[in-house]
Amino acid sequence: MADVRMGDEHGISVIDFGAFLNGAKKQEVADAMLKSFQDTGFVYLVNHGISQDKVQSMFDWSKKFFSLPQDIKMLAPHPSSGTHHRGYSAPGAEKVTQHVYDSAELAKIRGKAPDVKESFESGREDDIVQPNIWLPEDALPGFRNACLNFFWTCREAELNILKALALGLNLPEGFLLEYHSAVDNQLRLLRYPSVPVEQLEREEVARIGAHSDFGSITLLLQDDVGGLEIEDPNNPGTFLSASPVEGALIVNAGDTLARWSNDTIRSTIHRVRAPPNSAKDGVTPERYSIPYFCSADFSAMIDCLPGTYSEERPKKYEPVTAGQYVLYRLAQNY
Ligand SMILES: O=C(O)CCC(=O)C(=O)O
Ligand SMILES: [Fe+2]
Repeated sequence: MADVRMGDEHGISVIDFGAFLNGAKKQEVADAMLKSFQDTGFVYLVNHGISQDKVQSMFDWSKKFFSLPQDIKMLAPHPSSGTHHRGYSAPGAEKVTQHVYDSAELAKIRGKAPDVKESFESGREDDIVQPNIWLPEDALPGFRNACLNFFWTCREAELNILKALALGLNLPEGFLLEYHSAVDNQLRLLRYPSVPVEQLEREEVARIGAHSDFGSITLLLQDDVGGLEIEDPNNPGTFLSASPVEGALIVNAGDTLARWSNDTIRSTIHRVRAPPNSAKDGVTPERYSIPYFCSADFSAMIDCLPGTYSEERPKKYEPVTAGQYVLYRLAQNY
């Protein structure tokens, strides 16, 4: 395992995924990746197959989009409904919460520390359940195509990662692909404006509050600013920084996968704060990130995966469809 694992960032393994893609060390990569998911719920993959040019180009489009005047961005408004996740959300529109379902409690949390981020979400173009919401083409020519192309680029990476994950779980390589055939995925462009560090630390504002993701896996690209933190698995309540690693894709497991794996894989709580070493009296730099949320097919029945339960470790969860589960969790965020 030594040479596919290139090191770690605060305990999160950095893995050379190229050795899976070229077939040289498939099982070693799969094992190392699974171990990192079990230990921390996160992994860094380098040589992940998405070219740096494509990544850079998507960040450039994201900057162009968010630089548009507010009234133009509002031509593609994210619906207020909690079940249609497409289009533009202005700063403060979304407040991520963790397992809070009481509406009075939710209102209190939202009022307290709004998430000062803005986002644009898109999916596959033929999704009739959550149709895309685009700007008029002439507002930012080429943007729509860029999002759609990048969506499918990430889809390819997802398939490879799911193959490795299945191998790590000692399942046939294609096992998880069958549950991810509908491509109910979501590409999200995120911009975190600069905010005073002190306000972040006093929790008067949040960038993205502590939460876990809902789906099976999330592919996350971040710029070089930093600020992403994950809860320390060995020390709940404290956070470790998941610093940017050049050229790496972060992959984290979501709640669906944790449940599916009978909690052998962690869905780790994470948040975005000030990057380490920001001056106390200063403001954070703005930050861009691009998560790609992968969901199991909404119709897929999520029952504990073979090998994750036994007589000593019985199934902890009832079977549920991925759709029921994800939509239930998503609806809490708006
Ligand atoms: O911006 C980031 O690095 C994290 C974003 C995130 O956790 C999310 O959108 O669920
Ligand atoms: Fe997240």
